[in-house]
Amino acid sequence: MSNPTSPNEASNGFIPRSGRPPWYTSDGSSIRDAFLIGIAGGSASGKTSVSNRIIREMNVPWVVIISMDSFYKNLNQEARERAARNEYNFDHPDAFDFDLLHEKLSKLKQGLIVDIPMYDFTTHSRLTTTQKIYGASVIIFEGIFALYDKKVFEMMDVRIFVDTDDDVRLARRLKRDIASRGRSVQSVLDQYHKYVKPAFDDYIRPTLKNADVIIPRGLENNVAIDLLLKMIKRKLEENVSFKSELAKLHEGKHGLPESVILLEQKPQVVSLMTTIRDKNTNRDEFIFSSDRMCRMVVEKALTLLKFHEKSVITPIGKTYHGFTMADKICGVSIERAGVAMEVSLRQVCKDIKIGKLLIQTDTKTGDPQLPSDISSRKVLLMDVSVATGAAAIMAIRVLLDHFVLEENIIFMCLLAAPLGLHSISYAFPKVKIVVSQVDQVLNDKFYIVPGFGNFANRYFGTCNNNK
Ligand SMILES: Nc1ncnc2c1ncn2[C@@H]1O[C@H](COP(=O)(O)OP(=O)(O)O)[C@@H](O)[C@H]1O
Ligand SMILES: Nc1ccn([C@@H]2O[C@H](COP(=O)(O)O)[C@@H](O)[C@H]2O)c(=O)n1
Repeated sequence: MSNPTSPNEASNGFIPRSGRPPWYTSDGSSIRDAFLIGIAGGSASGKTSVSNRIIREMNVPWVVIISMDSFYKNLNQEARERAARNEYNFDHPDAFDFDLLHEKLSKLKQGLIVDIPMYDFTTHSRLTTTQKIYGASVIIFEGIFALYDKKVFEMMDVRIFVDTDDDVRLARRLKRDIASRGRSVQSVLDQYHKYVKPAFDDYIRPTLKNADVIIPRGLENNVAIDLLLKMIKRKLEENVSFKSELAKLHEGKHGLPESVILLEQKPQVVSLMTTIRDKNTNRDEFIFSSDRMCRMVVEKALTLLKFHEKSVITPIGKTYHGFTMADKICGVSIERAGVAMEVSLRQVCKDIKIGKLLIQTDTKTGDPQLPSDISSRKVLLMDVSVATGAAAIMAIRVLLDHFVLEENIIFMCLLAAPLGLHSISYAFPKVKIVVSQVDQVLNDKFYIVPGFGNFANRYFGTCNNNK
């Protein structure tokens, strides 16, 4: 397992755990790989469309689609000129960098962070920017040669071939390549007859034998797609069932993990939380009470930091022996609701640097905006609530990938369910969690009960039904 190196690594022997595998089994002994689905088929057969449908229907966190296009070899000037004259065969296996593909998929399968190249069909070259992907729990890999290379397809948990007639594919390709890949009718037809069709017959169609499931006609074949979805769901349940893993983690656990610091339930705390939870609280009051509550959580989190002695001279010329904060700190909010906590953090820690993380549950995680020196700081990570703990775990993984030490992370939130707290502390026992209140129940939809509804909507006024 190779890790990206950190600037600290050589100097102080610290080896960063860069990207931990997505999930741990309930006894903590073995680590689960991500679930890899491969989708092959001819050009314009509907691979991307089927991938998107799977994502929509699956409803599990952190599914990513990786396209084979990202692994086209980077062409030199001479090859690019040939490509422009339609004299380069993009449908031959040699056009792809299978070693790079294997390396990236293996890392993703282990839950590691990867940089995926991005491809531009109009210039036939890779963009200078790459896309960062953080440990997904399900990876869909689609491309004409997805089931071609043994090392690659043997890694897959499900192998699919989308089998669509040649004439349908050509018609779709004409439309698509003219609309979005900068091609003319003539160039599409020339390329199709010269390279696309022969390569499909010689190299791509034969990979059908490596498939577990064949989907004739692609997306329009509802029967096949439904069967496929059922099969994937079943396999997922056996393999990376995120929800049941979490449930198992929580089984038989009483009380809160040691890493959790629950605010003392004084009337002051309870009354603020009562206002926040009340569906009849208007937006002004909601913001006011939330900001106050967040400040109390921040103040509690600051008690976990290091202070050193400092003496000052008072205005009447006397010496006072006190303390000043020793730790360098920064904040990181998990969008969207965590951003609401930034106001309070700034009120308590003047001029603090604050980064942002967008954790999405159904697609790629956005590029984080983090302070450049974050690895040398203690990080106050903010989100208003923890239900399953999934977003917090993902956010912590991103911080570790940026070489923040686990023990330097303090997670702050207003409301949490024990399941989520146990999950976070199980995955990252050194992360301290400061929380105002804990609700015991998570319902079937993984909402906290009684909860406080959609905090971000209520705080930012983005939904007027106050839910
Ligand atoms: N069942 C379908 N009916 C009509 N158009 C489709 C269908 N499936 C895909 N397409 C269209 O055909 C084109 C190619 O589909 P896509 O899923 O991108 O194929 P691939 O990824 O295999 O190249 C796209 O423009 C898509 O919108
Ligand atoms: N510079 C390039 C690279 C690839 N192609 C064509 O793309 C097809 C694969 O993409 P799909 O989305 O259709 O699977 C492949 O058939 C290549 O001919 C290209 O035209 N230019």
